[in-house]
Amino acid sequence: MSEEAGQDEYEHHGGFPKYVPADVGPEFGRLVEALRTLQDLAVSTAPSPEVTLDLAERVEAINDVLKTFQVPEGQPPAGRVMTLPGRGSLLMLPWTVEKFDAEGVRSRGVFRRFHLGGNGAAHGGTLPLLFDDMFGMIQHAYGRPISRTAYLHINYRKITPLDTELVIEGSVDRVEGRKTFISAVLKDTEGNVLADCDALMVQLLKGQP
Ligand SMILES: CCCCCCCCCCCCCCCC(=O)SCCNC(=O)CCNC(=O)[C@H](O)C(C)(C)COP(=O)(O)OP(=O)(O)OC[C@H]1O[C@@H](n2cnc3c(N)ncnc32)[C@H](O)[C@@H]1OP(=O)(O)O
Repeated sequence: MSEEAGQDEYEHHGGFPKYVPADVGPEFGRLVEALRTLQDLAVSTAPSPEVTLDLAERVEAINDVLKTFQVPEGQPPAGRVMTLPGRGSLLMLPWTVEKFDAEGVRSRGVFRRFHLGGNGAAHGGTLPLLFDDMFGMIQHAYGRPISRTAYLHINYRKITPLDTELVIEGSVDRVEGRKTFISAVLKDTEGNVLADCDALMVQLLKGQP
């Protein structure tokens, strides 16, 4: 990744907190991966009522521990560890960034069982999440201030399979004042286009939410 990437002017970031990369040990990535596996299993298993009750109590006990460590937005490592799948965020697709500079961003990963929509394909709502987060990274890598997505237009070209390595790549098409026009393409490893998307991101004014 280029050193200049993302070195933009934070006073133009509206009401956003300043995000800086988080320094975490391997235990954090291990926890996030264990939680993702839990999500996979939560949507793909049918345990008995007794087992379900036992599991609910155990997960509630974990939540009680985590609640004591809550911090404000911008402070948890989730979303701020560039080397981890999904930057260590459970919300984001667990994909790994392999190119991040002003020329564009490329990321690779799989849709997992908990992304299932129907008949083995990824849920249609998970693709805009992948693209939107990608667009946030693209404009950050380009050096643009944090912006909000004004529109996002996605074309679903082919079924997006689960548990299959895929690649997403995109870049800034043009900048007009506060407006950044960005596009990206989702492909399989044979180069088949599964979806493409273009978006407008609008730079926030001072104090804009
Ligand atoms: C550790 C470090 C690692 C970090 C590494 C990763 C970094 C990762 C960063 C992630 C950063 C977060 C990224 C969040 C990205 C979301 O997903 S945000 C959530 C979804 N989006 C929203 O909620 C936005 C809601 N909408 C709004 O807030 C407002 O409508 C907007 C978009 C800010 C625009 O409102 P406004 O500021 O009043 O602007 P307005 O004057 O209406 O429009 C400005 C221009 O845009 C045009 N425009 C506005 N809307 C549209 C539209 N829908 N269609 C066409 N044109 C439009 C206008 O026509 C106008 O054009 P010009 O007349 O200037 O030519």
